Amino acid sequence: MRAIGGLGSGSFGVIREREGRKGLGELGLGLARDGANVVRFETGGRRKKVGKVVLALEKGGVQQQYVNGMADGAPGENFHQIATVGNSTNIKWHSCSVGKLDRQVLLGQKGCVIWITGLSGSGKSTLACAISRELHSRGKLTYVLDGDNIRHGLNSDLSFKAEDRAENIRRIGEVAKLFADAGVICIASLISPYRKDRAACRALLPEGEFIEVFLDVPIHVCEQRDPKGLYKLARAGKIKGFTGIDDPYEVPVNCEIILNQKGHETASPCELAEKVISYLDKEGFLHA
Ligand SMILES: Nc1ncnc2c1ncn2[C@@H]1O[C@H](COP(=O)(O)OS(=O)(=O)O)[C@@H](OP(=O)(O)O)[C@H]1O
Ligand SMILES: Nc1ncnc2c1ncn2[C@@H]1O[C@H](COP(=O)(O)OP(=O)(O)O)[C@@H](O)[C@H]1O
Repeated sequence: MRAIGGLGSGSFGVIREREGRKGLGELGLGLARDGANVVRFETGGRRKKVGKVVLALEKGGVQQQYVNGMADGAPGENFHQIATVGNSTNIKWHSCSVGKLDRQVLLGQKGCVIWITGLSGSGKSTLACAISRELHSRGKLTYVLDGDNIRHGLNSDLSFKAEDRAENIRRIGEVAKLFADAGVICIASLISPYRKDRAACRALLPEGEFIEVFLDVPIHVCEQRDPKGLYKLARAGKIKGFTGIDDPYEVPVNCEIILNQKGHETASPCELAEKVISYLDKEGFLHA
């Protein structure tokens, strides 16, 4: 029996064998592979079948892919089931024999989402591009999803009221998840002011693959920079609901990386990018 890590409540996940280590199952936690089935360990050591292994890749004997039979965490036995997800009725997941692991091996990296949050003017776009540039020079494939840019197309129907910001973030979270599944290091840079919206995006990804980076720059510094003149307009009452002025920004708790402004000292975008890249390296994202 093999223990499984990195599974969300969605219908697709990755099995990580824990060779030579005590498996999750033995610890009485989580999911494990049992032959062709995926089982959940319940109290008292009981096992409940929750899905099937659909693709057993033996790439160095390390990882395999799995489709489970659960919709939104509800128990189900058969992943061939016709499902209803939101307003989409009578749909069925179709899996492909080329999977995330194949793409990661091809690219020599692991897909993930670097989620940069902070006030307007804190340097999110600059940092995203600096990370992308440096990783590109190291032969790593990245893609930047910038809030401002996505609002020029996919999200041009959305305003800045709270529910539209939530939808903006939800869509970008879903797109970022697809990029990560493609094996790409996806860098999302958007204000994303609400904790619950950021948490919802985190929940879309397997454990560890959502890396929240808080660009902690005080508002007076952002306001001094004001490269687009938006703070000036907001202070003059010409933009309503501007983040940090008359709209909230909820500071992250338990994010992976905090990049602070130390007094009047500002680290350069390259220095900040290097901190994020060191984290990726340490966590193994720069190798398949
Ligand atoms: N009311 C209001 N509040 C905040 N920002 C505003 C607003 N109106 C326009 N802008 C411009 O839109 C950019 C933020 O878009 P995001 O998609 O990142 O915002 S959010 O995540 O949905 O909150 C933001 O870009 P950045 O400065 O790059 O953060 C602004 O240029
Ligand atoms: N690390 C930094 N140090 C000093 N200035 C910076 C830094 N990062 C960005 N800037 C400057 O701050 C302003 C806002 O940067 P930007 O990346 O557009 O922020 P955001 O995307 O968060 O609105 C720009 O004028 C940019 O040149």
